[in-house]
Amino acid sequence: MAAIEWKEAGEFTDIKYHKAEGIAKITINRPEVRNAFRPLTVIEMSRALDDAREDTEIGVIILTGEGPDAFCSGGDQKVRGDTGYLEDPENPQRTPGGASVGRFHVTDFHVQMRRCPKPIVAMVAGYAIGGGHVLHVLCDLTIAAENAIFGQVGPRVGSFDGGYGASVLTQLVGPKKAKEIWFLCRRYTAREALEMGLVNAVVPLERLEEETVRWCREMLEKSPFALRMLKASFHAHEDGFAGIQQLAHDANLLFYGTEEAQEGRDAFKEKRRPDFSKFPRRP
Ligand SMILES: CC(C)(COP(=O)(O)OP(=O)(O)OC[C@H]1O[C@@H](n2cnc3c(N)ncnc32)[C@H](O)[C@@H]1OP(=O)(O)O)[C@@H](O)C(=O)NCCC(=O)NCCSC(=O)CCC(=O)c1ccccc1C(=O)O
Repeated sequence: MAAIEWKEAGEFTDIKYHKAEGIAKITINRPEVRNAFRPLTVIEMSRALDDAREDTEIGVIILTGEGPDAFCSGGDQKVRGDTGYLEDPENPQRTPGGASVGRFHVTDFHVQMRRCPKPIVAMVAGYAIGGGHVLHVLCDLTIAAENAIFGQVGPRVGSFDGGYGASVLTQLVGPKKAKEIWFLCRRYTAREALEMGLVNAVVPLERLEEETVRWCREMLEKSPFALRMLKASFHAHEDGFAGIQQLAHDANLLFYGTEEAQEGRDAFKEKRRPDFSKFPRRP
């Protein structure tokens, strides 16, 4: 299989962003802290994901971490304030992108990943721990290297993610296992993760990118709208009104392409009564 030739797709501080062959790759680039995310990291991931969504050449997105040691170790505990992630007025460089009142930047990013109509694939080498584990859980697929280690640590460091971090994990591995993962804060190998349905494939570290790209290329051969509708369908029930809204608006997008919908628009523009009589009242 031909190696992929990534091209840089923007300048960032905490992430790297590349594109090639219809694939966008977002790499958390803080290996010195096992790719922990600070506010700026999340802001930049969000910008890149938005770009990948808007780019009509892009069909699949890879989320990964720099280096072999970690996908992501979660929120940066060294810039965590007492009320969320804050600006440090005495040292603004310490928390670039931090808020002046405490907040969690990752909340909106989780929703953005969930609503992104293109498949997101986690490419995991090393640790996917804490909020880093939640990021891979939120990806649509996960390809893991043999050295990958998975786990939640919230109750050990005074944190918890009762949002998608609990609900989507439960969907993946079942409620008993999800509670075990959160309550005991154990670590799981890539093989154990595969057995519990937490990842899609495990490959040797040196083949991780090749295998991930192979999965992406396979998806790129498929109908983009069908993939979009499937992602929305998988989430419709779990995401409540927001999930139904995504699916319903996508249905409306298709409806706009029909003569029936166009008759309503054209009648308004032509200042006449719409004539829907020729359209079937489907049984
Ligand atoms: C990941 C480890 C298991 C890796 O262990 P090891 O390979 O032995 O490396 P270390 O020597 O421990 O680490 C190297 C270096 O990196 C620093 N580092 C590692 N992780 C972090 C981190 N998360 N934050 C800051 N710094 C980190 C480490 O200190 C070392 O630097 P030195 O200068 O040499 O000291 C291990 O490192 C580990 O266990 N890391 C901590 C994992 C952790 O506690 N993560 C945070 C969990 S809580 C969380 O992620 C919440 C985030 C979130 O999604 C969320 C959800 C809902 C609401 C709010 C939030 C929110 O954002 O807070």
